[in-house]
Amino acid sequence: MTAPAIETQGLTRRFGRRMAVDAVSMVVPERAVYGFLGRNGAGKTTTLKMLLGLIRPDAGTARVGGVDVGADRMGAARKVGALLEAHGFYGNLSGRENLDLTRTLLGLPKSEIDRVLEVVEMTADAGRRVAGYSLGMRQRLGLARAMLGAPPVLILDEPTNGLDPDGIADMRRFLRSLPERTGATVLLSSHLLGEIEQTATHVGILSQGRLVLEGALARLKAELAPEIAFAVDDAARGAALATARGFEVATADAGLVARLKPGEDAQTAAAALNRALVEADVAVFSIGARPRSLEGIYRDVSSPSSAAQQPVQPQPEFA
Ligand SMILES: Nc1ncnc2c1ncn2[C@@H]1O[C@H](COP(=O)(O)OP(=O)(O)OP(=O)(O)O)[C@@H](O)[C@H]1O
Repeated sequence: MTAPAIETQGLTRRFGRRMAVDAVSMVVPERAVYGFLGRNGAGKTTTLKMLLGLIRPDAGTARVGGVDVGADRMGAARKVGALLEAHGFYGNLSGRENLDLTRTLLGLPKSEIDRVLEVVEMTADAGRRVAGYSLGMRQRLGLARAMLGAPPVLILDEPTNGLDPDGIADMRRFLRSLPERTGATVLLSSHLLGEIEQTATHVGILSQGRLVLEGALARLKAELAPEIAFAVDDAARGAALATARGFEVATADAGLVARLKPGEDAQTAAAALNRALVEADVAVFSIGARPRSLEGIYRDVSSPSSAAQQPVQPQPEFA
């Protein structure tokens, strides 16, 4: 097995008394598009900055492209291209001239500029002044700059921020195809679940500085066991009965929700639980099976109140 593109262990950073990143151990496999999800303020940017060696962790380690960021900051920086919020382009220079500044700094051949412009499909506009670029074009130019020198890892902070729907769709398509086209691994942060669901192969969810869920998206989805909602007259007693039968149960105003184990047959489970409830004199008004969505899980694990007692465990294994 090859080394992960990015791996952190116990990565931690405080700002004063605020714990911004709390013992994060994440694994981004090679050639993944890893969606780093979390609400505003969850600690995504701080984590990315530590991966890039822009700020130091208080504790823990990070490896990028196999290089320890703390021990060899410059070596790690050579493995990664980044797109952070501020682009810092010169508006009065063309896209090509802006790229040339970075190319010179990195000591790369001129041909690199044509290569990255082609990857982001900006060749035709490269001679125009950046001041006249749309936000989407600036984002693409930012990506092109991140790709100069063909680093094996790309770190992109909210790459669709501020784009219009067409721009967002373009960017998603582009990011999805990147590992295949360039061999790169992509780590992208977002606070939008839909975005990650449509783009990423892997996902890591950060809540209040903690990594509360991680895994291959296809596997996480396959493992999302369905739930059965029962409307009953006595939710507390119904829940106790269901718990005694080994179900993971939540109570709601109108009844209870039993979560099935992966692979368990929903109809058989619903029938068995219904029989048990009725035999115990709990009136059942309705039964409804419903699939669990990634959105539901995201809500469960990323809401501040549930972060401490969320029922879904982190899943460190990858498909
Ligand atoms: N330089 C700083 N000084 C003090 N507090 C900071 C600093 N940078 C970040 N924080 C705090 O650390 C926490 C995590 O911030 P961070 O920017 O990493 O979150 P985020 O998930 O990237 O959110 P957003 O999507 O809003 O950028 C927040 O509470 C933020 O206020």
